[in-house]
Amino acid sequence: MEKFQESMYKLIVETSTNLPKDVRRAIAAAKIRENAGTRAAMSLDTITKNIKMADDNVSPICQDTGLPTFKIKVPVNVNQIEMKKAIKKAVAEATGDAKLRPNSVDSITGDNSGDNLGEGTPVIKFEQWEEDYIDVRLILKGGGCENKNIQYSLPAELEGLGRAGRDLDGIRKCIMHSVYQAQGQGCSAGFIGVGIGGDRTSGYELAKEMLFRSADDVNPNENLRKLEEYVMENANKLGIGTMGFGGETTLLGCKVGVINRIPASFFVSVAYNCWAYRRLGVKIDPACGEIQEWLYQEGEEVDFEKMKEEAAAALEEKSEVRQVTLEAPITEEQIRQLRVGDVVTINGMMHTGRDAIHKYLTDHDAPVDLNGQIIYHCGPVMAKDGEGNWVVKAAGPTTSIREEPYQGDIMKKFGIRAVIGKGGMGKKTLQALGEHGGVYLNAIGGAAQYYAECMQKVEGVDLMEFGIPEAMWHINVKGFTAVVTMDSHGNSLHQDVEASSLERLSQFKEPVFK
Ligand SMILES: O=C(O)C[C@H](O)C(=O)O
Ligand code: SF4
Repeated sequence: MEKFQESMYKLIVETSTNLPKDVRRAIAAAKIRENAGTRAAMSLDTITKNIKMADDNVSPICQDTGLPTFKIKVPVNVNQIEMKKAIKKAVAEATGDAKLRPNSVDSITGDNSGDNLGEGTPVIKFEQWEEDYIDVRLILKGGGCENKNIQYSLPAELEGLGRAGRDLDGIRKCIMHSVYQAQGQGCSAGFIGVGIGGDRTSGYELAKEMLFRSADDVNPNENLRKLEEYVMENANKLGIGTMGFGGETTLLGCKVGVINRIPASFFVSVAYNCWAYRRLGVKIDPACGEIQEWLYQEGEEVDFEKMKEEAAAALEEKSEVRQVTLEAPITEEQIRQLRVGDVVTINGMMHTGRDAIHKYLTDHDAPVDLNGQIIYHCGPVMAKDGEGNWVVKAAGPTTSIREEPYQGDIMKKFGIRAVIGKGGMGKKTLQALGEHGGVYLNAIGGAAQYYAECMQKVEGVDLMEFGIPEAMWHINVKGFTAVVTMDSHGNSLHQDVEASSLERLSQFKEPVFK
């Protein structure tokens, strides 16, 4: 087993940087469905460009490593203790090489361990089997989509759908609702794994297990196959679309599994995974620990490049989008001219700030003057170059709604004019944008390579005690593009899409599976 650690390192790097072929096929199919020139098509274009860049740079597709989760099947007599040690070393090494973001945080103190090791991280689960090889699967499921997992206890009353009973039709309603409630916040278009039955723990376990199925397999259980097909067809009628911008594709895959329950409980558990569906697997030779075969990689290469050229040509013909360039410091007058739908290109300075920074800024001064400045909700992957300077390795947006309690007040307190993130924000922020003269820009979630390339120079960093993802990075950017989805005139694309998708959800109220 001397090669096992090296094999695990390869598996981690591939999973983080190279999206599997079954996922690529699903994204390519979505691209074909979207009309050229729409926001959904443009977003998918950025997504596919990002996938290609991650391949070329061997860098993380998305900056969020998630909670690395290994599922391993071993023949009898394989030493699991040694394997666990080797996996942990490989995780720490991949983190040191900026292939993973340091993501393991002490839940009480907030201290980041720096190497992705800590209590409960990574997750490593073993099972014995009678085959003669080791099967290792890894999933890197980010926090934004993890936060959109949902568990239903039947019977339940669901918005838009009414009563969901303890039967197949009730399950159908839960699944449709799970897609609706995620909106764009889990970086749609997403994949869902559904677990029917079990208890609260085993139900979620099963839901996550479903994410290890191949995106294009067919469920051998007839009832579940019908359910999966129904959900795929109808969830895509909700109009939530890529990043919640509206559009034809909301869901890229739905896999449902079932286990027994106990009489009193009836859970339907849904694990939501973003488009950056990073999960791979390998077969390992138990004698030497070498990789024998890669999983999920059957089939032809998907040529996103060619599709991109076609989309770009169509866009040039149709584009009616207003393009605006901004450079901080930004004035209130400039902000008031912006409207939902405008595409903004940013040059110059921006400052990252996410959960820890927002909490900190409520009762402290800012480490730099933020008047007229831009805050980017982002926790990047950073590395030092040969001269000891920080370079950005991956830097897509994080889910903004977590900053809802703070955002409006902080914008007013420091004079911040623009906030960039993803998934949109709520009523409190929308009101503050109107009162103060501010704008919310939605960047494409998961497009971590695409945005890292815009980041020309790291000018400095403050509050490093919060750890790399949570520190305040001061970054000079060029050509950073995002869409206005909330403006200073009370308009919010997120509010609109939520309302229209709720209306569409209610079309699915009537029983289907009797
Ligand atoms: O933690 C992050 O960088 C992003 C997170 O996965 C999110 O989707 O909000
Ligand atoms: S930022 Fe989006 S793509 Fe990245 S892990 Fe979070 S939900 Fe997934």
